[in-house]
Amino acid sequence: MSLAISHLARRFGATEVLRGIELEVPQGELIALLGPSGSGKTTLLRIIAGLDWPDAGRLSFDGTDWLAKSAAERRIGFVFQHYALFPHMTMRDNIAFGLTVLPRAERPGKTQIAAVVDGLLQFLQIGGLADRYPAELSGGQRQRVALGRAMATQPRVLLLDEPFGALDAQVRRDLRRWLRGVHDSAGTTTIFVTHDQEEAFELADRVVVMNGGIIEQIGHPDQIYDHPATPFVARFLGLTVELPVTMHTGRACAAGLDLTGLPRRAIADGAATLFLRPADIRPVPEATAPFHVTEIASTGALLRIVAQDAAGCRIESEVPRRDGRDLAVGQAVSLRAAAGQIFPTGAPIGAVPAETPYTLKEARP
Ligand SMILES: Nc1ncnc2c1ncn2[C@@H]1O[C@H](COP(=O)(O)OP(=O)(O)OP(=O)(O)O)[C@@H](O)[C@H]1O
Repeated sequence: MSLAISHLARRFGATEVLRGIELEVPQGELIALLGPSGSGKTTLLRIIAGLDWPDAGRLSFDGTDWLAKSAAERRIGFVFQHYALFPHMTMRDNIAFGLTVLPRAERPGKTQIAAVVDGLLQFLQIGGLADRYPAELSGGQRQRVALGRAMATQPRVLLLDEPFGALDAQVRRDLRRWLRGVHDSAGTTTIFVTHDQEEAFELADRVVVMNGGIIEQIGHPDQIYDHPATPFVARFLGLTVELPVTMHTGRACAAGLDLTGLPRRAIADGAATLFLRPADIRPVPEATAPFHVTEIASTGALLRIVAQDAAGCRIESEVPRRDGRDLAVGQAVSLRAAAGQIFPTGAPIGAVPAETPYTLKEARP
């Protein structure tokens, strides 16, 4: 059973918010939609939920056309950043709510509802909160209950839109691990929207990087982190140092840079751009090197070191404090790259969406 999205497009007025989205999410996967503000993550989630419809494309679940089904028929669980729990209801009643409003034919009896809610309270480790009201809970506790409420109707897909966005860093980290455990035990298919890289990488089986209404890259977190597919993904994932290099037989060369640690790349000879993370650059003292250290600042465990050449090219690196002890301002250094990504110069900033034969989907329930 899987969720399949193809050629999906959505525009608001003249703005194309989704442009040819292709995505398949197999049963039981936890997938994160990661991207900057305005990249179309929420719009995509709302279309999957049945709260909005695309102008073109297809959306199906297990072979069934979901664009011909209402939100209720799709059986989706949704958790928002600010989930409006009913303030006048206890947590137990909030979780039960979705079951109590099911059509009569599908609605379980009172005893059955109570059993489902008890089961969820235990499963989600929030049994102690059952008789409290939303005002008596912390933000993190409320979001646990919100997830319980979304799960009560046994949704086929759980959609979470920045559910931990309003919480502080430590609570977010705790909830992330808790959510991963809940997802694994429940076996639901989960789609999680975030603009927080760390959250996406820690939680997800696969990360979908979005930008300007297209998918730039889909992959396992390690794959995306180590091999960003486009200059946009590289920048977004912290490869913020961009240097012109010359390719020769798959090797990148540039004056003052030691790039022998980088694997060969299948890139044609000629001009290219090397993208590096500051933490993957080591300044190495070398009397004849063209770079000179111009700044050293401590950020605690790390030293932030800026080196510059005669042409004014300024490169920032981050070095563990103990590795930077022998460096001083004014010293000549070469710069050794431990990892990096190379794109031919002039490569598009982001992925170019394939030409898609958009067909306007008429069927709306
Ligand atoms: N109902 C609407 N009418 C007009 N424009 C809209 C509407 N909904 C979304 N947009 C626009 O679509 C674009 C994508 O919005 P969307 O909320 O999907 O992005 P996002 O990646 O989820 O961003 P964020 O992380 O800020 O929530 C934005 O430019 C937004 O202004």
